[in-house]
Amino acid sequence: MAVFTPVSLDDLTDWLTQFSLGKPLAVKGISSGIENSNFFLTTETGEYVLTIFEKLTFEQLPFYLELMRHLADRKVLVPAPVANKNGDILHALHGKPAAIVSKLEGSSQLDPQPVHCAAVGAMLAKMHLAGQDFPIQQPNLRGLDWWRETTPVVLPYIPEDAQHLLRAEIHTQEAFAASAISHQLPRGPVHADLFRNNVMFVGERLTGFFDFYFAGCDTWIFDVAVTVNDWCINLQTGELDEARVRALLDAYHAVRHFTPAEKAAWRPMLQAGALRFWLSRLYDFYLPREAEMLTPHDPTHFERILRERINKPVPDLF
Ligand SMILES: Nc1ncnc2c1ncn2[C@@H]1O[C@H](COP(=O)(O)OP(=O)(O)O)[C@@H](O)[C@H]1O
Ligand SMILES: N[C@@H](CCOP(=O)(O)O)C(=O)O
Repeated sequence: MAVFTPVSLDDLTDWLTQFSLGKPLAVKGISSGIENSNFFLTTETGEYVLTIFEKLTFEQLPFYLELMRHLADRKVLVPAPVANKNGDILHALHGKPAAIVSKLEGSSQLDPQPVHCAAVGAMLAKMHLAGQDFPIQQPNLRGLDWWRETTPVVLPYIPEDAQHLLRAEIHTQEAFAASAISHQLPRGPVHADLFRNNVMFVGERLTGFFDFYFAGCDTWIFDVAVTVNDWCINLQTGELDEARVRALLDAYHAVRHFTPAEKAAWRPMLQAGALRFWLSRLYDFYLPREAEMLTPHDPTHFERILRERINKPVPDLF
């Protein structure tokens, strides 16, 4: 169960008059979210997704919603926020921040083939380019500073060999962040959580990226690494699947050429992508939020991926 704030048709009758969406016809809670309360909303004008934000604040949300609007305006396939009659895209419902966005067609492709990975790579490159002139700055809130803060919190809970790995990787990432290569990496708004469950497909046709609520400004290559670490692996072992990696990277490169600095950064970024999700999963596993209702994701999955990226060859970026 993951509707934390219930919403009924009655609640929406007055509230929806601020939009030009007609009358509400149906509202149905979506059970699969873990961060927010999400609803499929049908009105006289079509189908939408209504989100009530449970943790993000009115101050934090403009970055995410304006980014989606910016990308949608530039034909990147993402949910478009729906503005009310005053042009506002951030609203309040039951005292919490809320937004309505367009509903993407299709469903997640949880067993991706090279053709799906290619579609994701091409759209990701298009998204990075389209975000270049986005005017709002917000750092990736799950970046190096957060890794540094979180490491000492989770260290006491994990076995000694994992402690060694975690300390060594933080050291590697700090050294990399201080390097000349790191400063040459192209950056801008990134999705930062582009897993299979955050992309919709109808068959082989990609219909959109969603769940932008971990987005922030970071290096584009970090975003590519996070994506490859989920889309292009053997889920049991964490090993990279060469055919899917090639399909995703080549399709990305065809839209935006990777740079020599990105090529040099590729392995450390794959490690960084694994570290980021190992840490968040460790945190959620050992320090679950009060009244947490969901089974936390398995942290050892990303520990395995991190060891793989450190110890095994990785395919060249281009
Ligand atoms: N714009 C959208 N179009 C279609 N379905 C969506 C959209 N946004 C969310 N969903 C559906 O809602 C589910 C939960 O959304 P998600 O953003 O992942 O929630 P959370 O951030 O709470 O984890 C998704 O798995 C998807 O099925
Ligand atoms: N992708 C992350 C968890 C973030 O959850 P999401 O449902 O909001 O994408 C992970 O797998 O650890």
